[in-house]
Amino acid sequence: MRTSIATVSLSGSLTEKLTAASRAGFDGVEIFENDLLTGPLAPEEIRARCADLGLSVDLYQPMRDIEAVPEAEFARNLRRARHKFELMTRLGADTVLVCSSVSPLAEDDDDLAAEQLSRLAGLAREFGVRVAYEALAWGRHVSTYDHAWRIVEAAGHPALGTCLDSFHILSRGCDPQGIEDIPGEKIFFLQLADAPRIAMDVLQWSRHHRCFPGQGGFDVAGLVRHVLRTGYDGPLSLEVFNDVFRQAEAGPTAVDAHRSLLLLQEAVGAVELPAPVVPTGVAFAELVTPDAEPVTAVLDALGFNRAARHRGKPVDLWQRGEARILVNTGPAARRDGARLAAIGLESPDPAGAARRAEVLLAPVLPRRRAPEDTPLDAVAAPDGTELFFCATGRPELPDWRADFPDVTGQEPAANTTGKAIEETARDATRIDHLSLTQPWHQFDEAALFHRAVLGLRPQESVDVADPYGLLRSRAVSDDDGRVRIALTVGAAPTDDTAHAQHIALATDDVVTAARRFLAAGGLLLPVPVNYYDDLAARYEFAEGEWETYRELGILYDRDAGGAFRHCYTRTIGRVFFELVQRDPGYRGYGAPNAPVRLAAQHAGRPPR
Ligand SMILES: O=C(O)c1ccc(O)c(O)c1
Ligand SMILES: [Mg+2]
Repeated sequence: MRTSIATVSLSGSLTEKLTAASRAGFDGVEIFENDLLTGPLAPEEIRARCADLGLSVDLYQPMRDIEAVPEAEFARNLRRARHKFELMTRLGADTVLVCSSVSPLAEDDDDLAAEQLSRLAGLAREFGVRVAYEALAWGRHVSTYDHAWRIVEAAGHPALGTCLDSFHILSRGCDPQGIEDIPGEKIFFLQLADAPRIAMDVLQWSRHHRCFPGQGGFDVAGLVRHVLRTGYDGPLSLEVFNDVFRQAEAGPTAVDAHRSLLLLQEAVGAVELPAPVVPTGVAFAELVTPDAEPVTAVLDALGFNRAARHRGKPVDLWQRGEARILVNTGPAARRDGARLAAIGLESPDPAGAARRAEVLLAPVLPRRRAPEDTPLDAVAAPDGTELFFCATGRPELPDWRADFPDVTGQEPAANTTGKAIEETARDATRIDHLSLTQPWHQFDEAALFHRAVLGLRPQESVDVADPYGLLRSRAVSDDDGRVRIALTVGAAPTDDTAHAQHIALATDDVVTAARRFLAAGGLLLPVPVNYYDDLAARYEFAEGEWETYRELGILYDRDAGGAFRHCYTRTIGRVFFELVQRDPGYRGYGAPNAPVRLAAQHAGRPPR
């Protein structure tokens, strides 16, 4: 299907918006009047620009407060309309959106509304323009799509149809089933937006919190299925008023937007994409650091061994049990310290996973960085994290381990790699989860990306109090908990405590692991005694258990499925490690303890 986006959904000048829409793969745009009025380009120039960019001008909008008004007022409205229709001819736009009136002059009179809209459509037709009448959820007398359609039907004018907008329909809880009663050729336009389910005034909700389909709580795909059953064959057009997108760079927003429409089309069966390939484990996490020592000192104290070194690059493989961490001191290292730059995901079908990611607009990374490298499928996530699709120890496929001869000098032949990993697997350590901080404007995109591209399931988003702001966190995971990624975003873009990433290592016995780490010279994040006093009031512990947690700085949480015990190392650059002991049924990530952890991290930060 054709895809379109309203210019109001993107930031910047009209030229920037059009360029971003075209680059992201949209076929057309809705031009918002404001974007035309405030810019230097004449309508003919905008038309030419769109044509050059391969964009059609699918809609011009909005016209407001037109219908069901006293005759003298309506005469003025027609004068205004004539001017707009002339402008639309110059712009090359053949459909105008008229939203239901919010004017105090409007009367609650459907016959009058129909009669005046019919006259408006008559004038529009002289200019080759069609009028699409949309019910605003807060319209004065017309606020539902079925009411708008009754008026359009009564008017019976060929140049008058309706515009459906998923936000106005779903925000009011209207049943979209009734859409199927509208003939497809009378649906002149379809606008799509999702929104988080928040209780607030519908106008404010619409103007500030719309998001792209799949990023909120509405069943937008369900609505589109009803629309397609009518035979509607116009574009799927995104109209998203959103405070974040108004500020964020237009290019990435447009990509996020187009990805959401691809997924929507997949969901309704309008397009077939390569099937999702859900990862089955974490092969490795890669830290890039200007200075290996502080990282390797912590890994060493955590019981990791330097197992292998990359043949051609300054990258070491550190391993403990099934947890594998690459420490890269190569040219990608930045002065601001260690960061989590890449994740290896075990994939049942690495090439298939990369194909889906590419179709869903993820940048594909070179399969080889150097001629002698093993070719690996990899893409970049929206935050820049490189995702490698791995087939560790599967002789029929390229194996990332092949580039890492053991430190003993022995080349791991593809078919012995599996065995090497099996031997160390007796030690129960593995990566429980990875926490990735997202750019402030890409949080919703990140959740949709990980769901759509990797087939991971997002959990509810949680808000966490940080002493200097509010942090949002949303985990995505596979159904078996073999791959868990916590996506977080801090309020203050400059605050590096809230922006540190971490690697959580699963252990069967966090007390022993913490003691070993301390004995090996490691430092754990100190936790205030107040926390433990409160913990003792909240839960009952076995004899001595609580005292041990307090002594070591171990945090504790519990849900219906079991307990979670965890502690943290000090932060190195932009990363830290967490040791976690997770009961099999526990689903969370210790979120109730996150404010304690953040406060301690702030307190322990070296003064600037
Ligand atoms: O918020 C508004 O006024 C507005 C304008 C035009 C639309 O298509 C819409 O859905 C909302
Ligand atoms: Mg709309």
